[in-house]
Amino acid sequence: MAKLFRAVIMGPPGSGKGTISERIAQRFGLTRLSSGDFIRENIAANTDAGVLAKTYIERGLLVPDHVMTRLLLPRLEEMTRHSWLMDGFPRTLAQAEALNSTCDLDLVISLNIPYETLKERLSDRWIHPASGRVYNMGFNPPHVQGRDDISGEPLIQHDDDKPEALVARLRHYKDVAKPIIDLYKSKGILHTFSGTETDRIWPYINSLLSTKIPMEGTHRTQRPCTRGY
Ligand SMILES: Nc1nc2c(ncn2[C@@H]2O[C@H](COP(=O)(O)OP(=O)(O)OP(=O)(O)O)[C@@H](O)[C@H]2O)c(=O)[nH]1
Ligand SMILES: Nc1ncnc2c1ncn2[C@H]1C[C@H](O)[C@@H](COP(=O)(O)OP(=O)(O)O)O1
Repeated sequence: MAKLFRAVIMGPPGSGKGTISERIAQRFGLTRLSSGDFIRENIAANTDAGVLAKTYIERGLLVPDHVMTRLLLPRLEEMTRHSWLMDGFPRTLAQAEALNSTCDLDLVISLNIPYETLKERLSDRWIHPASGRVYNMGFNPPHVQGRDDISGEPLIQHDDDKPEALVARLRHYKDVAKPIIDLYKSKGILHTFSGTETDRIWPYINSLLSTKIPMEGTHRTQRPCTRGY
């Protein structure tokens, strides 16, 4: 009896997590969960957690672990009957341990992309703030320059996508990601992909997931995401 499939995708800013998550969700029918999108939804809904999270994001900071965990883990409990891929969580060891006590992951994808490539990509990245949809002038440009394909609303660039901000973000990512990567390596579920182009990495991710994800239509067992935190 095929079981549900739960995975996380990790990588430095600009490594292609959002781009590849979208492809995985479409190709394998997984529910794509994005911590950033979830925070934006809470901010837009003016929830207590959203209001609190906003005070950190406005300063370019990560949302504190206890806020993030309280935001996300109840959401995962609603997903007991679904296979999912999470982008953007966990970002710290505390978050990874909270997730670990709540759900057992089947697989973690870690993207290892060179600094120069990240810098180039982020300098060309444009975002539709309300939806989080992502464009790149060189890789996937909008139909109309500066406009979101769906809403037609203006696209923006994040200040922290600028090269001078990237160095600090990258150093911070490496510091916080290392213990998480070591944890998942020790659990034997980490798969690292290196390269400079998503289109060249994608076939390897696609073939790995094709061997790991239960076939469509096979019966899926319910797996708890109990409130372990
Ligand atoms: N030139 C180029 N751009 C790419 C490639 N893959 C993704 N991009 C673009 O690079 C930028 C970063 O990709 P994202 O998917 O947003 O990366 P991310 O890891 O989600 O980034 P963060 O949200 O900052 O953590 C976006 O503008 C993408 O459209 C690629 O192979 N080549
Ligand atoms: N797991 C997490 N822990 C703490 N803060 C998080 C988080 N996931 C997202 N955030 C906060 C900090 C991010 O800058 C912001 C937006 O997240 P995002 O959409 O993934 O964009 P980015 O990571 O490129 O900034 O939300």
